Formats: sequence, C-alpha cells, structure tokens
Amino acid sequence: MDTVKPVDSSFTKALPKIEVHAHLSGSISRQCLHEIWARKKAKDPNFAIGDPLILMPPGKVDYTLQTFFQVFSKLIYQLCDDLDSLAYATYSVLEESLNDGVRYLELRTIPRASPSTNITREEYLNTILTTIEKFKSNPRHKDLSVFLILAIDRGNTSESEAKEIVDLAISNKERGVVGVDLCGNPTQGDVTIYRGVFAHAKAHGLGLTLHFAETPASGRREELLALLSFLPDRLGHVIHVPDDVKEEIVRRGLGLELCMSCNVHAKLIEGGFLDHHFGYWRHEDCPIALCTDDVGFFCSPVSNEYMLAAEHFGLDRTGLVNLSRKSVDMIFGSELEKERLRNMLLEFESSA
Ligand SMILES: CNc1ncnc2c1ncn2[C@@H]1O[C@H](COP(=O)(O)O)[C@@H](O)[C@H]1O
Repeated sequence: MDTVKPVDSSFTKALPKIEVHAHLSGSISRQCLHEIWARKKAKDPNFAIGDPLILMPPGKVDYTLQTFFQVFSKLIYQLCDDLDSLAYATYSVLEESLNDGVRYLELRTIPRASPSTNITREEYLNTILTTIEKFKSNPRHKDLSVFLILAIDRGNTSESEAKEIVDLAISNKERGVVGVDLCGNPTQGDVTIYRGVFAHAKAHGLGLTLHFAETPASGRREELLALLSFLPDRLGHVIHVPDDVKEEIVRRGLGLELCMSCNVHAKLIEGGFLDHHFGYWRHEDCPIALCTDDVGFFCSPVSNEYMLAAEHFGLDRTGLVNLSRKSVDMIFGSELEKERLRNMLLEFESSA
C-alpha cells in the first residue's frame, strides 16, 4: 500500500470494512422506497402514502429525534408492510453494502408483527433470513458475509414480548442470528425490565449490544449502570457518558459502534464532526466500528464514515486500515470470520 498517498473516496470504498450498527428499515435508500411506493400506487391508486422521494427529498439529512422516529411509523413501515416489499428492501440494502466495500455486515431489525396485514413476527424474520440466504447464494456476493441482530424497541416492548424476540433469536442462530440489541426512542421506556431476557440471550451464546447514552435523558447514571450490569459486549453511540462510566467501558474493552453522520445530523452531539466523540474514543483501548446507523436518512455509507475520519481527525491510509483491522475484534461472528477479514485486510494492504 502506498501509505503517503492521500485518502480519497476510492480508497475508503475499496478498504474492506465491517458494518455492525445498521437498522434495516433506516438503511433502505430513498430510491428503493420510491420503487416500493410506485408498485403499491400502481396496484392501488388510492394508496394514501406520499412518494418517499418527495417526503424525503434528495439531500435532506437533518432528521432530529423529534422527526426521525415518526418517519418509520408514518412512511417506511407503511411501505414495507408486506413480505414482498420487505424482501425487496432487504435485498437492496445488502447490495448497497456490498457495493460500498462492506465485507462483513450485522444488520439489525425489530421483528415486527403487522396485525393489519396479518404478518407474524416469525414470518417477518423468516422473510429477512430467506432473503439473506438468497443473496448469499449468488457467487457474485461471496465477499460479503451477512448476519442478523434482533432488536428490542425500548419504548414499545413489554418484557414478555422481549422474551419472544430473544427466543426467536435463539431458535434462529443456525440461520445467522448472532445477537440482540436494545434500541428505540431513547427518551422512552424503562430498560431495567429487560435484565432477565438479556441474561437469557447471553446464556444461549448470543452477542449483546445496547444503545447507550444517545441523549442526555438516556445518559442518566442509573440507566447506564443498569445497562452495564447486563454485561453487554458492545455499545452503540456512547455519547452522554460520565467520566467514571467511560473508565469502566475502557476497563472492559467494550466494542464501540460510533455513528458520526447520524450523531451530527440528528444533533445528538453539540457541534460538528470535529466535536464528535470519535476524537475521544480513538485514543482509548476499545475497538471502534464506524457505522451508518440509518444510511437511508443520513446518506453517508460506511466508506464515507471512513472518509470523515480521515478529513476531520487526520487519519491516513495506515490509520484507516488499522481502525478497520481493530474493529474486526468486536464482531459477533466466528473466529473463522475474523480470520477471513484479517486476511482480506492484509491482501488489501499489499495490493492497494
Ligand atoms: C438515532 N438512531 C437510533 N436510535 C435508536 N433506535 C433507532 C435508531 N435508528 C433506528 N432505530 C430503531 O430501529 C427501527 C428501524 O429499524 P427496523 O424497523 O427495526 O428494521 C426504528 O423504529 C427504531 O426503533
């Protein structure tokens, strides 16, 4: 690798990368949502949902927590409320990841039942797993490994519903479910009700990742200590964290899923990219994965997150390769997967 050449977008695209914090419904491109919408509109001219390309105009990325969560319920979930649309959207998200140079993807989703269209949680999950299997069966896609994390929505999920989701995750491990996540609107819900279900997930060998301190409201010490007491393997966002909690995270060497564009555009942090806490965590001894969170909203694929790390934090080509290499330590996939990714990075270094 020519280490003195400046970092450019073709370098960050070609760099083998992992993506471990991407919400399926938030990762669907506007064009793909538009195509789903157009099909529904052609079938039913009275279909009451507006065109996603108008509701989410090109270039719009300023979704704050006040507007963000509504777009799922009012638009995306209305479009992906049948299994064909869900499969179409999933396939498109996988293709875009592969084309961006992602070589290992843990996609996450809340397995949602849709009573209005008679879809059960099991059918929802089965459709996604079948789509992943179909994607993987194409030899042209062999460079991308895909796994799934099942997420629990903290504002809308009772303890018994969370148990159902964890049981689904356990029974689908063989098909590529590798972990569980706690997500959803950080201003809602009591996280302590999930203690037992997360212990159950861990006892069955699933990885545990938690949205952590995304907002001041979800950055209260009691909540953070409760979340850490669930013994997570990884944390997402880690924004509003008191110093002693940061020290504990470092002591445990937890994997950090950092989403720069999301945090800046959604105003989850104060200031711009230079103020992002990647600047703090990169000097600590925790593996970091630069992730997109919801590329459909924030329009910054993983390769661009690496570009931002170069632009705003001065990482050169070697720094970016090392960042990607260290992120491999935090995947929920097997040692074989880690080996595959490390070899890809070695090969990249010798050829780029
Ligand atoms: C600021 N970032 C975020 N913080 C917290 N939760 C988020 C999120 N982005 C997405 N989700 C969660 O993921 C769901 C959409 O994907 P799925 O329908 O499950 O595939 C959203 O409804 C929300 O609960």
